[in-house]
Amino acid sequence: MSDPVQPAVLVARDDTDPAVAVVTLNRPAKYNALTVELKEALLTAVAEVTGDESVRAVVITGSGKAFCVGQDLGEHATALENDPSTAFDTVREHYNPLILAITGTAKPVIAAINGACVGAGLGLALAADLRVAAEGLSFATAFTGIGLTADSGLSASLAHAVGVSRATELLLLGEKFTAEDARNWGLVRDVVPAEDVLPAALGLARRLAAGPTRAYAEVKTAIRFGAVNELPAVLEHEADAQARLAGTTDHQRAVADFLAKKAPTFEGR
Ligand SMILES: CC(C)(COP(=O)(O)OP(=O)(O)OC[C@H]1O[C@@H](n2cnc3c(N)ncnc32)[C@H](O)[C@@H]1OP(=O)(O)O)[C@@H](O)C(=O)NCCC(=O)NCCSC(=O)/C=C1/CC=CC=CO1
Repeated sequence: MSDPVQPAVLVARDDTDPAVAVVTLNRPAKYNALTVELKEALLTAVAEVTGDESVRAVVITGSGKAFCVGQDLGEHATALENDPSTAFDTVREHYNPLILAITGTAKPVIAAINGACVGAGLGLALAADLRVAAEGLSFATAFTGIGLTADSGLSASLAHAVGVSRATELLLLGEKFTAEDARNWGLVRDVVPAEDVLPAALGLARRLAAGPTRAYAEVKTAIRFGAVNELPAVLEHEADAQARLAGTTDHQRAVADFLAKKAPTFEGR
């Protein structure tokens, strides 16, 4: 159970740049383990900020010492006791929509990984576009440790991030790995002291929020498209995307600014 006076998820705007939204998983005493309440609140929060036109970048983080340690195993044990045949309905009902909402948004999403990042928590982090992690934190897939296979998109996202060989090793053995390992493997962009994780993520988010929002949306779609399609189709997709961006103010003005030897400014349209 969450603390009754504390919402399971907090949604806020950055003080410096209101185009940056911050979504915080808020069950610190349980390392932000995912209950149904938290998963539903997180989906609502993600839908709210990604559906808001004034938001141009999103940061997802955890309160307290952890980012997220995956499924709440107390709640899962109760579900198993009640009916093992429905205990995993939450994968389709909650995890899949959450991962699709985070990966599917046109807005850049940054995971500010402030502490332990395990199981479906790792799936959430990998659903984001960029990751900043705290020095010394532990990552783990953890699924096989409790007799499970991967969910929350990790079968694909981990393999895309670190390659099939390492993803297989991480999923089969379930061993912990460090933030420094994650950076060396290209899984996170920056590793910083814990107190600097949110500021670093906000810095990235502000930079992206001041950028060419429509170009970012095309980049995100193109990366997803490129991961599962043959080169001729990828090239066609890219050509269509560039043609769509031709009509944007951001592109036209940035070209004019370049020729006038001025720094570009973007409005996201
Ligand atoms: C290695 C750990 C992540 C951290 O260890 P440590 O720093 O020693 O901290 P702890 O004392 O263990 O934990 C602090 C408190 O948080 C509670 N907690 C931690 N993880 C969970 C959890 N997953 N569920 C519920 N509660 C959790 C812990 O009990 C402590 O609270 P109390 O002091 O009040 O007891 C370590 O915590 C760890 O290994 N955690 C388990 C990681 C795990 O296996 N996660 C689940 C993976 S499976 C998944 O994510 C997805 C699904 C999908 C759908 C259905 C079913 C299952 O899985």
